[in-house]
Amino acid sequence: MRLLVSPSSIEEARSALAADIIDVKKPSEGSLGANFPWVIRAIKEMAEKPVSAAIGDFDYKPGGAALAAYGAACAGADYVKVGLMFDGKEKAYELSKAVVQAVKDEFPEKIVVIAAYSDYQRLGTISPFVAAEAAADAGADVAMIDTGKKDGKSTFAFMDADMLAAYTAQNRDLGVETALAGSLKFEDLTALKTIDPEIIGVRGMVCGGDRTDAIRPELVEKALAMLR
Ligand SMILES: O=C[C@H](O)COP(=O)(O)O
Repeated sequence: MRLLVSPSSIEEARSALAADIIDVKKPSEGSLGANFPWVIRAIKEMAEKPVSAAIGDFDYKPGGAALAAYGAACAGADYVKVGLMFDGKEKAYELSKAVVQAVKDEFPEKIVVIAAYSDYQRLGTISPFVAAEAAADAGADVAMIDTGKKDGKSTFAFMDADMLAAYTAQNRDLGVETALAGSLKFEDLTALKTIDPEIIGVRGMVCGGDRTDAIRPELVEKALAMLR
């Protein structure tokens, strides 16, 4: 299982360098808020690790998402991650396909991550199960779950361990990897190891519980040790 940690700045990325994947985002612009291309580029130059970049919690705007995805890939992101902040499988497929084409036409080795939200019912957005099917059909590599609204409620508040295991199994059948995130806590790691997604994504956990605080390198090490 790879640990993805989400710093919000170049400075903070230094505290996350032990993680398996450094995920560049701008939490003040949303759950999957996009940071600036120069921040992605600087973190890519500093990290000897794969770098992921969130490009936003997108409404159904395939053109905007494709261009943002291309920008993130050009800035050096190895993983390009988009959130589907709308409902509808056909629309999810169209946007995912546009993002895949935007990234892979020029960078076939780069990884496209399509994220849906565990709290999709309160948001009125697409179910992660349906989004993963659309992502796989579109040629994406990873289907992800995160919380869309960052109010401290964890993904486990909306989807229990059995649902997350079913999601992971479904994705394996579809041929995409699974990434799970959303206010995960150290005490969730035992359950997550049983669920066995390929990636878990964290921020608040390694900030000491409050995602508006700074990432603490010793907590990144602690999470890695618990996952090994
Ligand atoms: O991609 C992962 C997210 O940044 C998770 O953030 P969080 O653990 O604070 O919900």
